Amino acid sequence: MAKKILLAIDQGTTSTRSMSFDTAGKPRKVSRQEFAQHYPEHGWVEHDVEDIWKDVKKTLGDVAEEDGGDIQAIGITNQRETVVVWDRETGEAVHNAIVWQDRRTAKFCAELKAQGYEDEVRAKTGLILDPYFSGTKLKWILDNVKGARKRADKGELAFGTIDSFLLWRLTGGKVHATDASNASRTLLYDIHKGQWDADLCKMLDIPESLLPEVKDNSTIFGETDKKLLGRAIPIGGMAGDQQAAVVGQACFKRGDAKSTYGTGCFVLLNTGDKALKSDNGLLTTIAYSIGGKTTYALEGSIFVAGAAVKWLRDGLGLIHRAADTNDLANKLDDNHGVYMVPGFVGLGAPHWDPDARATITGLTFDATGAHIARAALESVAYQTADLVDAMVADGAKETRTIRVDGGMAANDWFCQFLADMLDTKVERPANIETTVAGAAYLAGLAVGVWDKLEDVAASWKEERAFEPQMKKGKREDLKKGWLDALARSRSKIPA
Ligand SMILES: Nc1ncnc2c1ncn2[C@@H]1O[C@H](COP(=O)(O)OP(=O)(O)O)[C@@H](O)[C@H]1O
Ligand SMILES: O=P(O)(O)OC[C@H](O)CO
Repeated sequence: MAKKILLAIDQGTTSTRSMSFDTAGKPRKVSRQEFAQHYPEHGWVEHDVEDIWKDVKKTLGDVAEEDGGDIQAIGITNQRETVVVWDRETGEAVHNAIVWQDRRTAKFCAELKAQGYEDEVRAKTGLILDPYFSGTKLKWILDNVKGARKRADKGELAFGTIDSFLLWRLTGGKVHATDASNASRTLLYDIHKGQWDADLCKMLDIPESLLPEVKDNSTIFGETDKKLLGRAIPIGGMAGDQQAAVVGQACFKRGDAKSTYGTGCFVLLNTGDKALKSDNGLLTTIAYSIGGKTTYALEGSIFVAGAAVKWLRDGLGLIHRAADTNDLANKLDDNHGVYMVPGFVGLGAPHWDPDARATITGLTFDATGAHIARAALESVAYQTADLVDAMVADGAKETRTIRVDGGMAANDWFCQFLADMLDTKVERPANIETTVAGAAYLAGLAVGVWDKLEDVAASWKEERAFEPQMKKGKREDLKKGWLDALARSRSKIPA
């Protein structure tokens, strides 16, 4: 008899992967596809949703076939905030997906701020008025795609983040739903009441008929169309990728923290049933909602982490592979005063400066490619340290250790430097693909493979821990250099 397995899809910013897991939570097979990024104008970032759908079908089919197990359920996790609007009749998108990194609504966000909406937005959604989040992107589509607003008013269109769009396609157009973690990134969802907010919809001129139903993260969302995998399979879990990583890293207790290093970097600290308000530029977000009980997190979001390394490879041609940065950084005994601030799409938390730009400072004639590579890796650690400092300033005392994952966490030099900058133990799990694992766990929970999330925690295993080794004085000197470089990248010199 075929072994029972779970499948999960991780639809990320630069790649889509599907993975199978056994019922002890152990990974089995994986299939991955990179897809095209579109930059139609300065600061704009789009995805062709048909590329995404094609890759989801391919990777899912590959894994199901290669694994050959008996699929119990499917989980979905996704790049968050990215907006899709599609026709309910044909399932076709009316525009490319507008990606979370896209800055086209920066001016509109500034106008809303000037009109005094920031406090209400913050209080209800835990977010701030930044183009990062879905709401203003959704409004842009309605205002700029010919006929879209009229069709939306007539109820012909549907909005969703990528999870929701994939659910629609996987169920053959039968289910229009999302989960609480993805809803909490839209600017339209009241995270305390657990419902779409009519005033926020009014602020952004969004008809509520466009919005998906919001469900818990672990529940039967629907069944796949038989045509896809030969039979209908329940879709049992959905979560934004950073929240799925919280689950995959087994950060179930208050004070547990994880940091994921993919395209961007996202630090989430579990704050239990308390939605802690940040006074230091962090976001309050839903970590997961299970059995009607919501767990919150404080989040620090950095827009560029691994993407800076990708730029070294694709933009500068300085390295062949992302992993080369490890040896380049190791070659130097020090950064020799060279810093990079990777503000390629502005700066996220805790600065929220959409007009900041990337800078490299401290260059002299003896600087080499190794200095630039090291500066890119260092910059991600300094930014993480800024976020953790903000969490501590917000009253989060319990950041005992931090669990890392994502593509860049494979870099040993980076992980050690991170431990040194945070002055905290950094734990790397044996399965670095925690995001997709989190989605599989949520799906397994919904169909009774596990009784409770904590059962899954048993499958979390440490691969390596990095202990801080740097002296305090050295750390402080490096951070001072970073703060100086940071000030130079800002759109306005901070007061
Ligand atoms: N060994 C490495 N050292 C540094 N960066 C790396 C390494 N391996 C991958 N990366 C970076 O990590 C990112 C890929 O991570 P991944 O988790 O797949 O991202 P995403 O889900 O955002 O597409 C890329 O931006 C890449 O440059
Ligand atoms: O695709 P990732 O892994 O870079 O994650 C993107 C985030 O969800 C954006 O908020």
